[in-house]
Amino acid sequence: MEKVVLVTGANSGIGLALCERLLTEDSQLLLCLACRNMKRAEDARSALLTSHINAHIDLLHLDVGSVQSVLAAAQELKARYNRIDFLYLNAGIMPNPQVDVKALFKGLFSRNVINMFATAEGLLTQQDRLNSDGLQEVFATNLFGHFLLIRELEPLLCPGGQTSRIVWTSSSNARRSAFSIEDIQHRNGMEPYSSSKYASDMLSLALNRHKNSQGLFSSVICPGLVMTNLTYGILPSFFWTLIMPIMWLIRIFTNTFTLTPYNGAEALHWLFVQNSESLDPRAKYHSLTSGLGKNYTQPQQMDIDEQMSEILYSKLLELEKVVRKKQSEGNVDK
Ligand SMILES: NC(=O)C1=CN([C@@H]2O[C@H](COP(=O)(O)OP(=O)(O)OC[C@H]3O[C@@H](n4cnc5c(N)ncnc54)[C@H](OP(=O)(O)O)[C@@H]3O)[C@@H](O)[C@H]2O)C=CC1
Ligand SMILES: CC(C)CCC[C@@H](C)[C@H]1CC[C@H]2C3=C(CC[C@]12C)[C@@]1(C)CCC(=O)C[C@@H]1CC3
Repeated sequence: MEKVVLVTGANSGIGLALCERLLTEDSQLLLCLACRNMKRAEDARSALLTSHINAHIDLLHLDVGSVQSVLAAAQELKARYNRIDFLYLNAGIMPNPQVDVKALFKGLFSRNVINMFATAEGLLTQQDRLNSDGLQEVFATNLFGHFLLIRELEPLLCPGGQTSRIVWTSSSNARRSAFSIEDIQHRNGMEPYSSSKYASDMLSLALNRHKNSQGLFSSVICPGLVMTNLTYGILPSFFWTLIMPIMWLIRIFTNTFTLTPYNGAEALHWLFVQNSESLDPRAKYHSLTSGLGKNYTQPQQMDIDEQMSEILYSKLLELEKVVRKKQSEGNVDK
């Protein structure tokens, strides 16, 4: 039986590279590209079909940052498929990023330099805003939209005793200190990206606790530092061109500079070929590239408080009720 795989944010960067790698791994795959921009989705589909002529590739309109779009996309998926084997939750944003140049130069001459390059700790802030659902945009896109999608797709995930898998594209930038359980949307702070990624790590753990017995398994990965639209948005393009040789040089000394989307998708691909029984719910699976360019995946234990992950899960369920109520009231008003 062919596997049904859905990838969010599949039209560029790591998501697109993952699709390419999955089709190379399994040509029988039924791959669904879930994207917010259908023109870009079409282009991605055409690009994939040039190297995989007979591939079965579906498109789905999905804006994970919009409650209404997530609900409509889930309805469409339930009409199209009777199960989903792999749900790759990869779409993500980092709006209005700011690099603290002073901290960068200070870090360059400190003993923390390797960690700084691997995690961007203390270097990056973002400016977030409210979306049309009244939610913080980064939280809504990187976490809550995906949570709602999982909730909606429960009937397609592990039906009839089969197992299904969820894989989150998290980040080394996920940091406990950026997250507050009192402010899960990160309304008051300058690190919404870091907060949303830490929340996805916690949610994955909570999902495993609640859903493993039903055959649903969740994992998180970190792709390393990859040159994509997201990273190109952090610094002006001339700066990237200028420092690119330095980036390739740094790569010799740190295995976290995976740099290409193909390399960054290593852990996502690796998880596709693993058995669910071998997975560690507390591990984050890192895509790494050696100085000689060899790709490999390494699990690292996450710094997560079980109790806090449980509270986050309850808060997300509460918020789900609120947005569903708002949505149904909105539909009645129309
Ligand atoms: N690049 C890196 O170094 C790292 C990236 N990551 C994570 O990897 C993931 C992929 O990012 P990356 O490939 O780097 O960057 P890209 O910007 O290339 O890819 C992001 C993808 O997400 C899609 N997307 C964004 N917002 C939405 C939305 N509201 N609804 C649906 N799709 C959306 C984008 O679509 P569109 O083209 O329409 O914008 C795009 O396809 C993200 O979750 C990111 O946080 C994690 C660690 C490091
Ligand atoms: C060569 C240097 C003089 C300049 C590069 C410094 C920074 C721009 C980068 C150092 C660590 C990077 C990093 C990310 C973005 C670019 C850096 C801050 C990410 C935050 C990108 C998105 C992620 O999810 C994690 C990355 C961690 C490392």
